[in-house]
Amino acid sequence: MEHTEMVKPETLEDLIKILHQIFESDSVNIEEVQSIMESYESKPQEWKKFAKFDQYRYTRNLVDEGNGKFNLMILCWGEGHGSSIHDHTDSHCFMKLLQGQLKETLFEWPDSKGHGDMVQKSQRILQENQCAYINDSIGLHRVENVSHTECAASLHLYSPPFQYCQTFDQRTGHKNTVKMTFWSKFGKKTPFETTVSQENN
Ligand SMILES: N[C@@H](CS(=O)O)C(=O)O
Ligand SMILES: [Fe+2]
Repeated sequence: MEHTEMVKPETLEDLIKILHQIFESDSVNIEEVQSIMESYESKPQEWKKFAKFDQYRYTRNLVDEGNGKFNLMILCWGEGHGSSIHDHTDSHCFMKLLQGQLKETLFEWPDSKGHGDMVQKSQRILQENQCAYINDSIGLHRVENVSHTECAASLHLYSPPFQYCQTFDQRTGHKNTVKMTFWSKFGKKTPFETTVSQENN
């Protein structure tokens, strides 16, 4: 295994620079990415220009396109906002808490017939600065800000980038393919037309 010196990113900009270096290589070390993302200490003044909230649902805000190798985005979760149960389209998914807490519930893939309640595997509360990892072989998840008083923000890295995912009905296991859109890109709100689509929540 290649051994890279662990560097602590001092700023979000620094973190992005290090991620670009790591993803130049064709083989990605999951633990390395996870620990580098975790070691960045979230400072709201560095990311608040990307963090655009909506009253009704969680938003996806693109921060960096990672030279085509990954998408880095900030997800903004208002009180009580949550995602559907979904997959990650065969990509790596890293998810770091920038602010607040999020509940992550893991599910097994439904059997091919897709009937009956989906099987819940585990549940945990992700704390500020923690970085979680999931991919399709680990399973499916639902992410929720269960707080009624605090919003939450999380930094997600997906590699390779993807635009579609599958969402699942917890009661039946039936799935749908949905297009995922950005609420903003590089700090600028996306025009309304392109945000009209079925969303993952
Ligand atoms: N994977 C979801 C967010 S989450 O619930 O992990 C998304 O990109 O919208
Ligand atoms: Fe997810």
